[in-house]
Amino acid sequence: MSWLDRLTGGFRKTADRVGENLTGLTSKQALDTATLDDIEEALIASDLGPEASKRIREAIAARKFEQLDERGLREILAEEIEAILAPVAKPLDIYGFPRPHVILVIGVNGSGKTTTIGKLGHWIMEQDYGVLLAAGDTFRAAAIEQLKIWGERIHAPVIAGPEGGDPASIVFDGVKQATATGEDVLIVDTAGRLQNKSYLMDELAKIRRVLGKLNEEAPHDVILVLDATTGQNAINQIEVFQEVAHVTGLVMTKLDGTARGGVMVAAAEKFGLPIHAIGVGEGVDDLRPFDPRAVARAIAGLPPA
Ligand SMILES: Nc1nc2c(ncn2[C@@H]2O[C@H](COP(=O)(O)OP(=O)(O)OP(=O)(O)O)[C@@H](O)[C@H]2O)c(=O)[nH]1
Repeated sequence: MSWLDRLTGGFRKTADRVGENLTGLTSKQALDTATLDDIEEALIASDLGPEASKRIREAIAARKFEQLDERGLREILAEEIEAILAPVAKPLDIYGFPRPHVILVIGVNGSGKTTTIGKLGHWIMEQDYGVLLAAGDTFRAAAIEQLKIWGERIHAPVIAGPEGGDPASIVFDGVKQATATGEDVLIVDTAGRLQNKSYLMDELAKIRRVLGKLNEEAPHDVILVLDATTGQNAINQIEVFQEVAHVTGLVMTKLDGTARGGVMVAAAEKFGLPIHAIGVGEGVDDLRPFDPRAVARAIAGLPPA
């Protein structure tokens, strides 16, 4: 199956939800205010968020229709969703010097952080760059183990310390090791303890301080991993993580088979943070560059263009 087919398949539940919410609207003859209200509500119910839903409603209202047919409405919807997503589609730029390029990966436990690190490492290595993974989530032994398993799977070295160790010191050693062995990119796993905001903030600040001593520009990326299946909760997480860390971009995971993929549109409209990639499964190849047209069409329930 091509990745576009998988993407469309992954968004099927989201598209069904959008379609379900729009059912009945397309049999109407005119785009009166009540119909526009219904469309807006349908989009909100599909997790696109109030801001984006309003914007799409206004865009639809500004268009001239003879009659509202389902395919036409889906096409317009896809165009408007793409207009919201396109400005935030930014591939990760890991190509600058000096090396190593340092990526901090943050997110709550279970969001798919470790899996994303593995998939991201694989994506970078496929471009013939060397990757070192750093087990900065020292809070749980299982997290360290899981990162090691991913390291073996993608054939990337992993630098780790004991459970309860100091994440900043692992990151420091990570930069030194990558510099010595010539790895291009250092990807750092971090603990996602949002319950204790000030602790997390201190931990991230310390990592930054330590990194700054070795390279003023590091970390080059602070990527927040979000689980799309949590819908609106993903939006709340962006808000909170922006308070504790300087988030530079997002990866949205678990878009395969969730009905809540519309939340990507809400996130793009509300925060304008770059979306670097999307996760559509648990395999090494299941991190995909974010293609706004393909995603917009999949959400609207249309075949790839
Ligand atoms: N279907 C699907 N599952 C995913 C995806 N990404 C991660 N998962 C699964 O989600 C679960 C949590 O992923 P982890 O990578 O362990 O999440 P984490 O944020 O590192 O969580 P902790 O290890 O608890 O800190 C695992 O079972 C993954 O296999 C995805 O894109 N699609």
